[in-house]
Amino acid sequence: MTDPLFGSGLRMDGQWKHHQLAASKVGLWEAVRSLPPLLRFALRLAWDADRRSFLLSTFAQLAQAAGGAAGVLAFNRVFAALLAPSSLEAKTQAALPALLVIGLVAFCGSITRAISTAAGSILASRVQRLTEERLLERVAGVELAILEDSQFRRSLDGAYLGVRATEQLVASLLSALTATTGAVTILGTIGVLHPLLIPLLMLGVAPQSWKAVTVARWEYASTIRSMDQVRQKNILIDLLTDDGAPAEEIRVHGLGDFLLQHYRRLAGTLELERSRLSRAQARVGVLADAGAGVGRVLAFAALLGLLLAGAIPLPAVATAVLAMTKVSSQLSLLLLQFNGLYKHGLLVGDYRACMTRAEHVAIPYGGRDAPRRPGSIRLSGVHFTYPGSDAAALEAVDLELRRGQVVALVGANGSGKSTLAKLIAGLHQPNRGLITWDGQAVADIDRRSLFSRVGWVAQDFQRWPFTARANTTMGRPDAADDNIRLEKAARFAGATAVVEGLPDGWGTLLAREFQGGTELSGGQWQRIALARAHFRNADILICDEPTAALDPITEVEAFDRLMALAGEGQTVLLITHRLGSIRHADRIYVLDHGRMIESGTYDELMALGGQFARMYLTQMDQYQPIDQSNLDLGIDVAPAGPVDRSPGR
Ligand SMILES: Nc1ncnc2c1ncn2[C@@H]1O[C@H](COP(=O)(O)OP(=O)(O)OP(=O)(O)O)[C@@H](O)[C@H]1O
Repeated sequence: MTDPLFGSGLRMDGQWKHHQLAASKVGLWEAVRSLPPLLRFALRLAWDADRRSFLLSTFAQLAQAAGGAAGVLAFNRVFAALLAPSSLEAKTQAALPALLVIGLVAFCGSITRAISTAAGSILASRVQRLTEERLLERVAGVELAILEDSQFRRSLDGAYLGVRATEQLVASLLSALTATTGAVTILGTIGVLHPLLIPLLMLGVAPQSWKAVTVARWEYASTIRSMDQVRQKNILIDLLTDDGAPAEEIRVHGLGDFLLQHYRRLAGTLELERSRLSRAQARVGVLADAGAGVGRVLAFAALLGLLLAGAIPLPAVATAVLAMTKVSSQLSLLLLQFNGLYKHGLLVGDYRACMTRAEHVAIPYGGRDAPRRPGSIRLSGVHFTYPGSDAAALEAVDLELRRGQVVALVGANGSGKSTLAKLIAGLHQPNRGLITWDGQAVADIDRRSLFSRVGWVAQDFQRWPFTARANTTMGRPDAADDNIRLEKAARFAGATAVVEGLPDGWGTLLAREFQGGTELSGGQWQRIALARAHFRNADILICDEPTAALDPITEVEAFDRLMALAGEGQTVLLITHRLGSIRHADRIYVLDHGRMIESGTYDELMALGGQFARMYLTQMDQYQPIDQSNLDLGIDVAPAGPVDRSPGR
């Protein structure tokens, strides 16, 4: 069934379905078998995150377990003393040392509990930080095409849930350790009283194990099932609370009620899912508790039988009853933690799968250094198809960028201009064909070195929620204190007046959502982005629609400045729909449906009377009436003539 608002766009893909299926099929044995690798992972993680807290917490838990066993033995002494055929005074005297031991154990127990709680909570937060940091590191190093792939993005959603689950996984591991050592030491103590007591005790545990696995499995399947609706609901929440374009349209078009109605629908579906799960859990809980109750009754009956048969003395029976209560509470805790380990382990599994995938699709570093100020960047027969897409975005593309040239890339929407720019910047790798820098194949060049040669002004230029200074110097953080370079970049981009108008100058925070923050207009942001590109001072500057938000006068100035950069020895690749602004470009390439259909200077392309001439004349037509016969002749337009590229122009 498709969603009335989202269609099938946000629905789960095969991977989630696979997880759901896997989770719903797993039984107790599979769950137990999945634990050792999970425990190894959790132990390793805890060790890497904070070994001191881990050791402290483990030691405190072992001490608690030892204290528990000592307590049971001490109680046995007390019972033996109290039930002995002697005077009250003698009984009290005999029981006193054991009572002191019980008091000491209780005191030490509270101290070790405090230590393990404090160390455990420090450890849990460090574990989460470490997993989050590792995920961010991996994701930041992934090839752009993979990051844009919807399947990878969905696996990232699962990985973020996994990051949160790691903290709980380690907490469950520590508690499971306490419960296990506690249960084992007390079981050992009971075993000393009579070995048969151990299997009798275990009778009550089996139904609880079944409950733990079943509940964990259902919770996981429910999380996966609801993930789609949770994402959809979050999108609606963002839209309803956004202060940008949606807020304007929501108010003017009265869309608030419409979106709220869908929010309520999704929230209702999620509530239904939650209550369905709670009811199912309650049913399993009742059945398991009944089974455990029967097991306990059988154990008590057997204990009575052993007493009547004279197999164990009365004090041992009293101690066994006490130990059984203690051990069953430890086993319940253990099962609860087993449930936690298994449940969080499933989500942590998604985190680990995403980490492995990210490792396989990481940008490979290593290789030669990219040439400085390359004389020629050449693309030959380049093909590129986005992962998961059937249609090629680029086919058999040839292009050359020469040092100090301004090269313009034009074409209809979706013709492949931005994709081509990303290939030149090294963000994507061609599926076929060759890209070379001064004859060196890009595949042999270290990608970090390649990136360091490129400046990038994207179509939807980045608005960093940082200060004006940070926004401008981000391209070369190591030179952030170079004020001369900063002012020069601002002058180049026409951003000086913008910064002077800010309440705190370069120190002004450009993010209205924070107190003291300021918002810039689209055009002002674009000038900051241009200043950033200039500050970076890269060999090749790639500008994708760099002036789309600028007013006409600033736009002409910005193009002049970009042209002047080429005069300074930089190579400029310019993507634009403003064809009038690129008349002076050294070379213009025209893309159509991913193919390079024309290239040449402005004069050559106008003389050709092809796609470029048609687009140019159509755009010109908006400003002045022209003789339509130009379209056919394609030559009755003034030639571009020489251009002055002196930097100060
Ligand atoms: N991340 C992506 N995943 C899949 N397909 C994509 C992706 N980005 C772009 N495409 C597709 O590749 C083709 C070329 O897109 P591209 O953005 O390069 O065109 P463009 O010429 O820059 O368009 P515009 O002028 O509108 O900016 C289009 O068909 C587009 O749908």
